[in-house]
Amino acid sequence: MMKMRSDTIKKSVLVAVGVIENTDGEIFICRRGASQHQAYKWEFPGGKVEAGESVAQALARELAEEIGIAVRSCQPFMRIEHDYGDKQVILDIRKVTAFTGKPQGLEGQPSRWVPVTELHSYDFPAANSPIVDKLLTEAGN
Ligand SMILES: Nc1nc2c([nH]c(=O)n2[C@H]2C[C@H](O)[C@@H](COP(=O)(O)OP(=O)(O)OP(=O)(O)O)O2)c(=O)[nH]1
Ligand SMILES: [Mg+2]
Repeated sequence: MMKMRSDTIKKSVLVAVGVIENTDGEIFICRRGASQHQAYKWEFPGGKVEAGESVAQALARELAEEIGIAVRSCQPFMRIEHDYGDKQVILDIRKVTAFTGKPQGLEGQPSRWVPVTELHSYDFPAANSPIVDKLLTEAGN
């Protein structure tokens, strides 16, 4: 088998990410744990797409597992490719516009509803900047 430098080809991880909005125009965010990649950063809940899953299926599974909601409706929002150096990710972000259940951090992670205009005061992973920008633009800011 041909050998190549480990940094020549990096395998990307596909991640399903949910921007969950309530009727007050607030967004639900969670804080990542100590042992996770991008530890302690705030995030939009979601996780890796597993083999055989669609992005929508992965998002529904992750949001049920992590915050206990059932997604009823979601739409594509944006897609972001980002190289962290130690890890390369493709974020497939969906806007969750209808769900049942009350979102809460089921894995012990801190979580909260935040007005769109306050998202910039949270420390998100670097890949997330375009998400926050687009939400602000949509909200007319
Ligand atoms: N969920 C989520 N992940 C993000 C965001 N921004 C960002 O760069 N990421 C990155 C961090 C991680 O490298 C990756 C998410 O993968 P993860 O490891 O948390 O996936 P997972 O929930 O399946 O967790 P695990 O089973 O591996 O513990 O995407 C975001 O807003 N939300
Ligand atoms: Mg996750």
